[in-house]
Amino acid sequence: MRGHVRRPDKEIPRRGYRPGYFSAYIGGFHALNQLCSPERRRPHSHAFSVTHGEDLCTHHIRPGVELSNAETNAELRNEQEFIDRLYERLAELRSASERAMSDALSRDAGTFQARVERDVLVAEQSGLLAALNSGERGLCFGRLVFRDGRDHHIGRIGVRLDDADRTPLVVDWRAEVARPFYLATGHTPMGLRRRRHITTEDRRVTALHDEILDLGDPERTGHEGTDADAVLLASLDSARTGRMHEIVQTIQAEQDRVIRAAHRGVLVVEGGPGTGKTVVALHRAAYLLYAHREQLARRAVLVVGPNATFLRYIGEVLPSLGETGVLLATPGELFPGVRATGTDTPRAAEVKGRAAMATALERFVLDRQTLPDPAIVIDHEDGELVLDARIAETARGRARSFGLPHNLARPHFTFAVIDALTAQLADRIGADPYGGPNLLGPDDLALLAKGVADNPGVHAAVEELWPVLTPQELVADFLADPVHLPPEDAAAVRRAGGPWTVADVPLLDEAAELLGEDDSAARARAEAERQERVAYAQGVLDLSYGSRTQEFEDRDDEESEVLAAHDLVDAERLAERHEEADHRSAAERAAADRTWAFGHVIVDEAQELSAMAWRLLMRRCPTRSMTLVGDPAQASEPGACGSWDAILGPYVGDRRQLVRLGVNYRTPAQIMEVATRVARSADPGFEPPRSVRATDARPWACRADDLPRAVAEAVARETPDEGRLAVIAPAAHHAALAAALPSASGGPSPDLAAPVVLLTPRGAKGLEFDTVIVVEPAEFRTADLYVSLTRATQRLGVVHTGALPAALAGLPEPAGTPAG
Ligand SMILES: Nc1ncnc2c1ncn2[C@@H]1O[C@H](COP(=O)(O)OP(=O)(O)OP(=O)(O)O)[C@@H](O)[C@H]1O
Repeated sequence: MRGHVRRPDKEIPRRGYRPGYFSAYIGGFHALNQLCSPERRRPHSHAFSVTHGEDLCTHHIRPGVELSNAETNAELRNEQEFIDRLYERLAELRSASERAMSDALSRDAGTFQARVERDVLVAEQSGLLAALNSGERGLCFGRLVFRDGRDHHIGRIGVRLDDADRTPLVVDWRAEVARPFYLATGHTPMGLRRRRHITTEDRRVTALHDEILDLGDPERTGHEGTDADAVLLASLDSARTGRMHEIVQTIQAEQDRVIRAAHRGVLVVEGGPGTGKTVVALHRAAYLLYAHREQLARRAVLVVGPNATFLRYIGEVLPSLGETGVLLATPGELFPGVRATGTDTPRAAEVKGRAAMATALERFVLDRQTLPDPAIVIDHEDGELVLDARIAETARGRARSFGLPHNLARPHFTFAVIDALTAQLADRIGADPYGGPNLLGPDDLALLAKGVADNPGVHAAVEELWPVLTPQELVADFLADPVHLPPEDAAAVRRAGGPWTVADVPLLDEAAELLGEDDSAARARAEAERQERVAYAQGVLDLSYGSRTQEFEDRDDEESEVLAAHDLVDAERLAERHEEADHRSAAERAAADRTWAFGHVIVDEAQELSAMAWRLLMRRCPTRSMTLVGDPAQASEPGACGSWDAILGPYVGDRRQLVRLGVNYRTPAQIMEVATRVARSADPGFEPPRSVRATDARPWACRADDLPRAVAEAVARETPDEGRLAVIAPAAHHAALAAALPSASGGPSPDLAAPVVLLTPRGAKGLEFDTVIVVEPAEFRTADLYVSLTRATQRLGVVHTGALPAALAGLPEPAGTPAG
């Protein structure tokens, strides 16, 4: 049975807590105050008690003017009227944008210039529409009333009126003026008189929570009595949907500092499970795209996550914040044109991940620059040409001296060979029988050289001695015969054919770097096209300026044309933008371009990547503008780099900023205690993050003879009325479990929105569910077990046939019915 907490106009389901909702919130204000900053003490205005075990802290309230229900409701009505007006304005903006889009699409685009004009307009309007559409849900969630009289509503996107001053109706949460919403405290009010949380469902205002920050202000709204942290708690306690959602209404102070940290350099965000690393990293991407739009919209932001299921899980967060200029990719997707569908043994993955592979591949490339033995004899119209080891060695030395990648150095080898063979020919046919200087003049020599250069036999010989290689060919050949590795490592990675694996992708990228691509012809073509675009783009400027948009907030709140004509300052830049608009967005183009340099790179589960994977990622981000989030205690991939020093030392030394997040928003305290015992079994000094919540539902363990049947019974018993349940089991048990759980979604790409999902421990990384049932924990590696146990937001059970790991011994039997 679930309890309910009353809220004005709505009931928030309490989902299994004992009576006294706030008593379940560990440490109450103590916890939240600490989690944000020592000085972040939320002010309160009514007597209020928070208990935690023996703790009892009472917050006494300053006397205020008691308000009648009518006055309190009037406050709600005012906000409702504002929200109604806001949605009307959103609808106007959307229609205007749709009209502009369809006008642009129906233009005659028969000429190059017309296509440029159309593409610019369509690209602008589609970005605008995406942002407007994303604003639909929870468009406005806060309000700041400043002591100096300023009064701002805060929203997921900024919206302005169509008046002469373009008055802001709602300020984007990322604008500087919105910052006190996240940071102001009674101690440091940042000029605020009052902070209001506005809760809406669809377009209806359902609750207001006010905090008074100006202690001398006697004015009351009638909504101070409810605790503003209830908004956070309701969000944390709500049923999971199988998709991560944005948290703009409840970002905590320590998270805000990460989100808005300086853009340059490497920021490392470390924290235990559920500390918000992922969600904070995604909000940081949204913030950076807002604060540095000009630069990042063109260079795009890359977010790397551990697997495709995880990317689907987080995939709605940025679009819901109006941001689409982000490429989400797994490490296996970072080599365009290659799909990593194969699997490596843990040992093979570990060997392939070592930095030493780069040296082995480099030597393997040098092996492909060979010397003829015996000499190659080439038929030629003026007599035989003999390409011997001496000529090849001299040519090879010359080509290598340029320090270019293999394929780019090849023309130098070719020229040197042609020179040498031409000289050979000239010596033979131009020799002075009387011993004087060669009789051939420069024109004769040029003619001879042309003949040699045109000889297909010469080209065949060059191809044999210095072949053009593709990364795929090179790595496939290397894996078939892994030379330059110790024999036992070579045996681990040896493979003839078969699909590419995730661990192969950094090898392919390394090979591509070593080989280079001879793209001189393509580059010349691209430059000619660019010149043509620049010439025509000038004519588009006036048109684009005339169609500028004026709706969005920008970061300084004064000039707000984020997507407007001031971006298009000259024809050169417009041509660049057109290049992007021409076919695909920057993120799409980046996805197809191995050499793309991203404006910012965010790596989630960063502790899992190998040294070779880091080499690849660093190449994608030459500016080293990166955010890495991870938790060393959750490292489980073979070949993972381990420490931040090991990861970053080779690239930035110790020039990095490290931030630790210490509060677990996901896992209730009772479950975290169990997970901590597991982590301490491997590392006695392990310190877990502090959970902000507790539940009555005690973790349980159930010994079974018939494992699939026991799991099916547990699932039937524990599946929440709303929300999601995950069964996390070693892969070896999946077939039997899938048969016993016909409605469960499983396999390599499970549907996380299904009520029951069957996952491996690795597949569960980064995800979360209301209820988690861990199967046969004795077969898990410690780090995998720790990760699996910490996926639950409400309830945890363990089903096993054999002995339990010591850390789980002593868990009670499951109660017949869920506690509640
Ligand atoms: N300020 C917040 N307001 C509301 N929800 C939050 C807040 N911070 C974190 N959460 C929620 O807590 C949960 C855990 O967050 P997240 O997945 O980002 O943690 P994590 O540190 O990446 O965890 P893990 O390392 O275990 O994968 C998510 O549901 C997230 O939305």
